[in-house]
Amino acid sequence: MARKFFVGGNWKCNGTIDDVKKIVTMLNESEVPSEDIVEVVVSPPFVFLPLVKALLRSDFAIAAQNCWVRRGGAFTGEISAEMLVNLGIPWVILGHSERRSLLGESNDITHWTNIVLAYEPVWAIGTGKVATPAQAQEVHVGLRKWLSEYVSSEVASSTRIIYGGSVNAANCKELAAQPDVDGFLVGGASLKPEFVDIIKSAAVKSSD
Ligand SMILES: O=C(CO)COP(=O)(O)O
Repeated sequence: MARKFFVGGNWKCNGTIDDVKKIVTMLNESEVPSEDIVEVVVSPPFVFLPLVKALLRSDFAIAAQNCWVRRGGAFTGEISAEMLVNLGIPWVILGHSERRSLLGESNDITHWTNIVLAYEPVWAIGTGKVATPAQAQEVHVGLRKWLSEYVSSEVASSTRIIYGGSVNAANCKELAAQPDVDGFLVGGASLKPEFVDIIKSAAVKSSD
């Protein structure tokens, strides 16, 4: 089965209510390939999730930027996966390198169902230095091989592996054209109108 192109916008710790409204209006008014071609997921900071949920067009989904690994309880400041589901938030970013380096998080994946794997070279995050298409393809192939060896061949062929790190309107098409690049996790550019151009790079796959 073909892997559907996936574009995630990680807003990180940015924005005000006014900024959020502007970004959502820009997204709502954008013309992008249909849901059959590309899955778009934006990830605002926790406090803006209900606002984005109320305003965002229904063909775009929303992700939280983290969640607590256990059920609810006496865990001050944490937000459980159940709470996200209750709010209608179907996705969550887990294990981002910024959380690993700044907050000491580590790998804790127990199953692969519904996982989209993001390769983000730390030297490319927020630096303007993007991996070359060949570099991204090489690492994605390596990750798929790892999945095949350590998980299963089904998981290896069906899991979407997306690239993140200084993706922008100028470099997305060439990256998207790589056979094992199944989409993007976008930081800085997801706060700007060029995010729509990045979503549109999905067309590269459908014209294969
Ligand atoms: O970390 C990233 C997305 O999660 C990438 O950030 P930039 O696109 O700003 O480099």
